[in-house]
Amino acid sequence: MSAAGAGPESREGHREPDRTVDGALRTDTADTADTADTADTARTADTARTAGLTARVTTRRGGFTLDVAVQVAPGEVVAVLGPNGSGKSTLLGTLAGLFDPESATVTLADRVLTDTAAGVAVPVHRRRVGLLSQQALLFPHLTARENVAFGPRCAGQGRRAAGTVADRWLAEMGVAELADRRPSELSGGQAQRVAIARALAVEPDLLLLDEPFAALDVDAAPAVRALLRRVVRDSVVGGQTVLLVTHDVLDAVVLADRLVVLADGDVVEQGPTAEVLARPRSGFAARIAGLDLVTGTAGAGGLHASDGTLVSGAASEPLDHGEPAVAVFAPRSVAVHRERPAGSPRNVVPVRLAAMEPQGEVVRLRAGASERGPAWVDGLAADVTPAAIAELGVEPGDELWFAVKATEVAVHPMRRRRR
Ligand SMILES: Nc1ncnc2c1ncn2[C@@H]1O[C@H](COP(=O)(O)OP(=O)(O)OP(=O)(O)O)[C@@H](O)[C@H]1O
Repeated sequence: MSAAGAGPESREGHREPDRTVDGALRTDTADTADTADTADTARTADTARTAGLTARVTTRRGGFTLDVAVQVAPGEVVAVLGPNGSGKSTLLGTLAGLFDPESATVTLADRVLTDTAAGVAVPVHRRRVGLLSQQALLFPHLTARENVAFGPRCAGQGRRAAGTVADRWLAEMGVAELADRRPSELSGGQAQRVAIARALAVEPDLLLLDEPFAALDVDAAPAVRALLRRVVRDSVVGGQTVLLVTHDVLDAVVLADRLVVLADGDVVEQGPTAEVLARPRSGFAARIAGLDLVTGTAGAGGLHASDGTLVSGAASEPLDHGEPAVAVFAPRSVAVHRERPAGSPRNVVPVRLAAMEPQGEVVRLRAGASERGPAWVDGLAADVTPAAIAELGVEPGDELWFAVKATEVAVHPMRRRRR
């Protein structure tokens, strides 16, 4: 990923990056907070989040042009996916105010942040946009508490009040005991928790997450991931509007209401997460959607699909019965039969073969709904060898059975929509 999170280096089109540490803050003193900041701060969170984000952005970086329109409803989480160099970080950086767009209108809640035609460009620290990047990018000379208190100080809060806010967010992120340490005394995972606390302490109307787990090692990533899931999904900050750049389809499934897929600076696909992954139209979405997904609600023994069918599987984390969830399994773990298989505990559903797609050394059999079974099988994939295809003698339109062992199915919580 690129360094839209405001690295120290000067980059083309960058808006004075040496004065910013993330999308919400800048390194000069809290005295710079002006009356507009104070007025912003005085608004209630409810008022601030009523209208979500509407952005129409054209940004050039070298020979590259990002040209996209994005709308995010209040409280909605949208995952931005796309190949390397497709413009994901450029989009987030433009929304954060780090890059000067060629032409753009960006409206957040009830405020116009950017309107190039009208000459409006609200500065980074006044946008109420939090940007969390791969690297924590904490101020090295400040303690964890001072790092987190910096945003509230910039917004006009006194030292003591800002310190109280910082302590609350550090505790929320499980790092209260590290408040007096400097970044050099923190592990990568600890620093990223402090960075999350710092991004949230300014109570941003929009939270931009640019692959926040990518730089963490395998030991630290799961805990930070779980923490951010809690932040994004379970209303830790309440009704947070989020744009999340990720390469991990499970993050998108678990955290996002909708996906936006970029390629070469354009939006090539967007829609509800489960829909895009079930019926990917872009090559990239098809590749990341290399998993079978069934949406429903968590229940004893697995997932209850929309028609009540139990998809047996194991929960990836504790789930409440009835909470929105998704059952995930790999197409290669799906066995295909002409007759209904008997025996061992497994999930067996009738399908009508919709398509056969060569996928390297296997053939992907794409299911359509059969009159004999549930509609949710539409789009499920089974990867089988050409030899097995020859043995089964299948062709599109055939009535078949897909079977997958319960041990191959993981049930994950699905992003919960707030009302
Ligand atoms: N400072 C810069 N100057 C000129 N071109 C740049 C600069 N930074 C990025 N670009 C170009 O802009 C395009 C989009 O980059 P961007 O970082 O937004 O992509 P991305 O989708 O975030 O990629 P990744 O997944 O690798 O992080 C790329 O073609 C890149 O080469």
